[in-house]
Amino acid sequence: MNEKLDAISDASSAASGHKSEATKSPWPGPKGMIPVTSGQAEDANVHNRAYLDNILVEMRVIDAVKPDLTTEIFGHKFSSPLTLAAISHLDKIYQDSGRSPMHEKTMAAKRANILNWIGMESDQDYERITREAGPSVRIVKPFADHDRIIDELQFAQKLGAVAVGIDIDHVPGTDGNYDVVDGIKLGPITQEDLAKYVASVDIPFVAKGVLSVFDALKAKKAGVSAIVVSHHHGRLPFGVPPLQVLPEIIEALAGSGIKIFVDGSLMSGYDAYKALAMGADAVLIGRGILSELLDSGENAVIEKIEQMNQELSELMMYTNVKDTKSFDSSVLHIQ
Ligand SMILES: Cc1cc2nc3c(=O)[nH]c(=O)nc-3n(C[C@H](O)[C@H](O)[C@H](O)COP(=O)(O)O)c2cc1C
Repeated sequence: MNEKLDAISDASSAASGHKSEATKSPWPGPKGMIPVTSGQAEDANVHNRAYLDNILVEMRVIDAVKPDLTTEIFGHKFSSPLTLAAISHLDKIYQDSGRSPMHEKTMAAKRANILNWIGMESDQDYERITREAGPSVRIVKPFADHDRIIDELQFAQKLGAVAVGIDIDHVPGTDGNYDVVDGIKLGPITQEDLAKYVASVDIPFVAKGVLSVFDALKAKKAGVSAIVVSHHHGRLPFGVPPLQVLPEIIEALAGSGIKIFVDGSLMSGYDAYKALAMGADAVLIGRGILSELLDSGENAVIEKIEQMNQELSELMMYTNVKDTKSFDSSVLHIQ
């Protein structure tokens, strides 16, 4: 089992890419599973957790009622603002057992009626996922081969993707060069490139991996419909917690109509609440469902999402938030 988990670790080039041994892991799941935090100061996941835990919530319970979690994203109605993050390489883990965690994740999202994000998969696999569960968001890697990017974006559009995008935060590797994933070279993305990709499709385009006002404004100029504020589970050494830069990015994009999603160590509905209260339109959950997915599969993911929805609902009720359009950041106290 551990050997298999190491395979995923290598394949995702991996995790934060940091090679230090996992010494202390706040993440559940089997030891050796990536991307656990190294616990070292340069590991951005450590700072995510610390930042999240220092956001406290005041109570506004008079007149509060049980909230409605229904959320509209890109014109589609979902049961919750929780979405399942892109997690590639999943099937490498159980390739000999007949299990397909990618299929299980896909079916869990469908049954829970939450948005599913799909990352680095072949077009054939993406087609199969779409056939099984309907539309999702397709995130294409920043390949050095720009024609390949456009081909994958347009193929996803043809299959009816909810939106497409690029994880722009996956350009650098850990050797100070452009990253290489599964033997495929990645490369730089200029603002001009981004504008070209946006123009190559007629559906919403997402820049995934924005962690500054600087990039948010460039993405806006390129014409994106949405961004994900993220550092891709700590790819960036000493990365600032996405929630710490979220408010200034929201302010910089105010009035643009650009949807703002966020991820990064959101392990509970309470964590998700804090991101939503800050003003995110929806949140991506990656490692928060990973051990449930790998250990037990589809039903366990649905149960974890239900638990997170309950926690979200609990904090919404305590703070008088009646639906997902009514969050108010003034309930938050950052220590
Ligand atoms: C094993 C693994 C594979 C991932 N693959 C992709 C990918 O192909 N494309 C992508 O945009 N993000 C990918 N991600 C990043 C997640 O979508 C997400 O941004 C990140 O894990 C942060 O969320 P979390 O802290 O909830 O895990 C991957 C994450 C993991 C753990």
